[in-house]
Amino acid sequence: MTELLTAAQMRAIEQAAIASGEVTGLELMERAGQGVVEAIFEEWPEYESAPQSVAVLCGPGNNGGDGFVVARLLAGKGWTVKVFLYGDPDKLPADARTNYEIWLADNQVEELTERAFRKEPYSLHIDALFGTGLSRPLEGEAFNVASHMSGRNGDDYSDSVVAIDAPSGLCLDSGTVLEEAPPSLGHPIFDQQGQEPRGRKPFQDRFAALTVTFDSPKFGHFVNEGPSVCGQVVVKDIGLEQWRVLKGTKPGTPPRSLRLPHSVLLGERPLVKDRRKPWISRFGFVRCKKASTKGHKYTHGHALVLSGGHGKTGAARLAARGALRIGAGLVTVGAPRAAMMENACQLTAIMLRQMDGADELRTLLQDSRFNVVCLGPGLGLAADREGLVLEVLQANRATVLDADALTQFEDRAEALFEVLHENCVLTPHGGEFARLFPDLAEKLNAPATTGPAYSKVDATREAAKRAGCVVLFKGPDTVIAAPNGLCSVNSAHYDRSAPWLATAGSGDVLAGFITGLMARGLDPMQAAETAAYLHVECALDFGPGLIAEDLPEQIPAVLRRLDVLR
Ligand SMILES: NC(=O)C1=CN([C@@H]2O[C@H](COP(=O)(O)OP(=O)(O)OC[C@H]3O[C@@H](n4cnc5c(N)ncnc54)[C@H](OP(=O)(O)O)[C@@H]3O)[C@@H](O)[C@H]2O)[C@@H](O)CC1
Ligand SMILES: [K+]
Repeated sequence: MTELLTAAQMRAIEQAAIASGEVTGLELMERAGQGVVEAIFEEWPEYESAPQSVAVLCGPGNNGGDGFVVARLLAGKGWTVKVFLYGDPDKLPADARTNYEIWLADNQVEELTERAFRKEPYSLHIDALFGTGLSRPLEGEAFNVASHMSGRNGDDYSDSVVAIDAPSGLCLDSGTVLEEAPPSLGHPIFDQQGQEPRGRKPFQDRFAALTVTFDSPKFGHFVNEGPSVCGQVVVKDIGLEQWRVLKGTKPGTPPRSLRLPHSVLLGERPLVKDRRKPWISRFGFVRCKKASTKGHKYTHGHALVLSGGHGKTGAARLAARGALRIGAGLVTVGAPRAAMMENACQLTAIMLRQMDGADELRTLLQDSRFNVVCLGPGLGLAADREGLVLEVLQANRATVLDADALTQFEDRAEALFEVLHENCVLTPHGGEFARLFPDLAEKLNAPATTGPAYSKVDATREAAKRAGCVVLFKGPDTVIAAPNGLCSVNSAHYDRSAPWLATAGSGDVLAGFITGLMARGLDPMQAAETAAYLHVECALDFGPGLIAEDLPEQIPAVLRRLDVLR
């Protein structure tokens, strides 16, 4: 299982380890530096036998301390090493200071200025300015040099930048690049246009080729701008496992300093193959395998997907197809009279029932075999649609609310929250999220001027708590949270990058996948996590050229490959 940590959780784990007396901060710093050097040679194996020139940029904290270790280790391998320090050496924390002095015994340290930095070319640049301790935007020479390295000032060194823990400037909790409060809107480089209506344009420049972090990835590597700026992320073990597991972040055993509930990163391919890993049962895969031995269509539930009106029926059919493919026993599309013919012409394995208005829906739901309802895709925003949503929620079934079922409650979200129950999943994209949770969206879009900044993870957790049900906040960094704070990130970045998944109707299929899994008996969190994960796997297997219709059709091959949900 891959746990995602906040900077505070990482610090608490480190402190627990040091307090145990079994390891010192200096030893951890040495291991961190060794991890960085290892990662460099894994990335550039040709450098092992051909020492290079390197600039190591050290900051005023322990991130800088790691930099001094890297400098020493590379110099020991014959590299030509130039060390720059940003900040007052007298104020370095103890371990960083020790490594600074060790370096200084035989070498020199130059004050970091853009001018000094630009004097010579280097094969590699180590960004050890700031890591988990970043508390405000970069300023002065640190800003100038970081901007210079990442190409924001014209040149672009990012192919040769190795960032320790984070590219400096990136907040590791929120995945946001911290910035000064804007004189107008957004970061200065975007101000010229002055056209951003709210918030600012996200950074898409890559700041580093490689980011080496320790023990566990942090949220910021996977959400918001993190994946754009980090290059690729390598996690190096520095021997903190036992403090993480025993004292750490498992539900039920958090020390006081680790208040956040357990959070995981979905989608580690190698782990999926190992069915003994405990997190797989959290996904429900194990449970489904057992159920399947004596399962048939009636034990895999019956999903009802509500269709929009004439000419707006495709989205519901996509969701229905997704639900059926992922294993719901039966799927019925409920359509208004005017849309019956259109649906009938295009449905075969999926059943069709006429359903006009809330009264007929109530009658339909008297059939208790409908164990899950999905509504929203293509539903429309006519006044009577709200009645359908309320009817379904009052029927107290497992319910997936997407698209128009959410937009319907813009400016009146409280009316929805009152009737939502714990067996619901909301699947908003950014716009729908802002309609239901305008204050949270506002916080999320505000320029991040101090760290740790408010994140998509914070927003989704707050939303789930407020709604009283699971919220799946879509995006390439999908965040899924339950009202009790459990949280997962399904990242479609790095080796799971699938930009072609952003295609019309792909969200409708995702709603269908969740619906199908809930029909099969998975609880809302399990269903949302598993569906989000499989959705990306389908896109990865299919590849570019994908359209939404392809996603459900890819499910059999994905399930076969992963050997799950039999
Ligand atoms: N945890 C672990 O297990 C391990 C951690 N290790 C390493 O330690 C790193 C964390 O170290 P850290 O806590 O000292 O934080 P770091 O990022 O170096 O900076 C803090 C300093 O910067 C300052 N400062 C902040 N923002 C600023 C700005 N914009 N401009 C100017 N100054 C700014 C801040 O000042 P303050 O906010 O207090 O005013 C403070 O002085 C971590 O990323 C990893 O690399 C490994 O060695 C071993 C295992
Ligand atoms: K750094």
